[in-house]
Amino acid sequence: MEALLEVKDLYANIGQFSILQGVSLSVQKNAINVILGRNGAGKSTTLRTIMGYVRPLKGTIQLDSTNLSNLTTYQIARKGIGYMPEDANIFANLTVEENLLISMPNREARTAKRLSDMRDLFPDLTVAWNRQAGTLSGGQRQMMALASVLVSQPNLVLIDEPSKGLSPLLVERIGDALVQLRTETTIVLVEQNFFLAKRTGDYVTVLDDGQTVYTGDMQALASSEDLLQHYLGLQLQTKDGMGL
Ligand SMILES: Nc1ncnc2c1ncn2[C@@H]1O[C@H](COP(=O)(O)OP(=O)(O)OP(=O)(O)O)[C@@H](O)[C@H]1O
Repeated sequence: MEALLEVKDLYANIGQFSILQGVSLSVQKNAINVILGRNGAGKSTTLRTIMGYVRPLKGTIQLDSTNLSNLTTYQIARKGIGYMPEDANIFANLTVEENLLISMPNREARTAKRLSDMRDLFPDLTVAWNRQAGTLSGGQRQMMALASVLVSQPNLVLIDEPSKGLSPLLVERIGDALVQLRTETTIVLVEQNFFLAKRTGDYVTVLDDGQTVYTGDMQALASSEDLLQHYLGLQLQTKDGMGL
């Protein structure tokens, strides 16, 4: 196993509140590294801290040999890290294609190939390719937001709840895309939908109350009634499709 990103004992405040109080995360290369945890556990804040939107008080964030903790968000993105936040911003009056082109400021020979790769990865986007993004369905919008991050070919991509608000069929399609991406990039996936997390995840980190409380193989967690109950409050017989 080879870690691309190593987060160690991260602490961070938002305003006067201590939000992260000991988050550690070892992100394995060419794998889907899932972060699970109840509402408010600190999952989104962990991604925002890795991206430099929240300054850590303590701890290290190491990408290969570079310490990211003192870099600006722009510098972190330039290291090849893509980020899809919850409720990602889109340019509502531009078409899908124009939204993706904005994410590729340096036009080059491979631009057309990258756009067609995104159409292959998200067939649901192809039908809406020339429509204004403001007219897309929730699922198409999520896919476009994800494609906007992936089109610039990040080495590492942080994805915050891509399944949020989507029907089971669209969650399946997002899962298909994630599984295909595993060979090309490294993924950190924050997910509340346990079914999607279990289907796609190779490794899992569970956060609770701003701390890492479990880390291991996804299948080991998903197949253990005791671990699921203890760390996530899930019952094995009812867990598929459940939110946390
Ligand atoms: N801007 C903010 N001001 C004050 N508290 C905040 C702010 N952002 C987040 N928090 C608090 O920090 C804690 C962690 O939030 P975070 O969004 O990281 O959790 P999460 O695990 O991603 O939860 P969810 O699954 O509900 O999105 C929560 O208690 C939240 O209320």
